[in-house]
Amino acid sequence: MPQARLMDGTVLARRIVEATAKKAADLTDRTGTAPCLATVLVGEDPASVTYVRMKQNRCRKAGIESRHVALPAATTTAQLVATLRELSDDPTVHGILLQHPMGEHIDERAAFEAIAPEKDVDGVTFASFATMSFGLPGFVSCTPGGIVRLLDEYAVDPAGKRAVVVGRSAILGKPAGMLLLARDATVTYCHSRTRDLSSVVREADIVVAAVGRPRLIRGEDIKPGAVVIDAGYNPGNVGDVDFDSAVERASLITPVPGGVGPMTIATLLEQTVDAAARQLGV
Ligand SMILES: Nc1nc2c(c(=O)[nH]1)N[C@@H](CN(C=O)c1ccc(C(=O)N[C@@H](CCC(=O)O)C(=O)O)cc1)CN2
Repeated sequence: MPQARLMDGTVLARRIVEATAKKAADLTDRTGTAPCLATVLVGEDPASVTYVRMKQNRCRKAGIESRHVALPAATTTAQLVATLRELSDDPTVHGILLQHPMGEHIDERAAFEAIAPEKDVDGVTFASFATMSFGLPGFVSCTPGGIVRLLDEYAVDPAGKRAVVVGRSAILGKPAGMLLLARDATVTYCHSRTRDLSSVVREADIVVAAVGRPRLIRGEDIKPGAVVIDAGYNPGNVGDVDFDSAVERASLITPVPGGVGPMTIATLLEQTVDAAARQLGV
């Protein structure tokens, strides 16, 4: 059986981070100010703690400062909104990342909208969603933005292709579909109410699995030759795609780990430096 080629997010992300580090150093030399990302975490979910730490470590290596705000799990929406507004008004902070998920009692949309659009380097506000959807310049959601970069890198042009996005979350599925639509793909969203998921996925030239259900998408669901993007984050670094069976059918596939994960952080760093450059007038 032919095996799919791997889409290597680690290598591409490294290249993006190296270029971003050079831009950060140049910006710091010219303005005397290093780009600064504020990370905000509500509660102590172990996976979120790890992701935020990874982001801070990569920032440090790329010459980006990070300022962390750790809030207790019992933080209310009003308190979180107040914190995000303060960071939005703080001229020493250029980008804001609110780690997701943040607890069911929190109004996630109210929190995201408290981030100033010019500091929305994670691409979570309505303003960013609108520019993303119209293919206009602006900040993209980091994982979807990373997915599109990977498609470009492997010369996959979505135009005219059938793309099936499994999942409709605000930070992943919805923006991924809009970015593909902006590139002229014919996009179908699947979700918990979709009937006969397998038969819909089997129509896809490009599958984006972004639902958070370990190995939900299996090889038999993949059209031979399709491009398979696994954006699932599940405990134990398991994706939403059953890699061993899907690799036999796809033409290109992202691994987990080493696929879209590293691209998420590379996009965040790149957008933070871009935001800082704009705010510092460079
Ligand atoms: N505000 C946000 N919240 C969340 C996002 C996001 O983009 N913005 N995405 C996910 C989790 N996430 C970042 O927050 C994330 C997950 C995984 C990785 C990653 O690089 N994973 C590596 C493996 C890491 C390891 O070895 O443990 C990989 O896939 O190779 C980066 C970012 C949910 N929340």
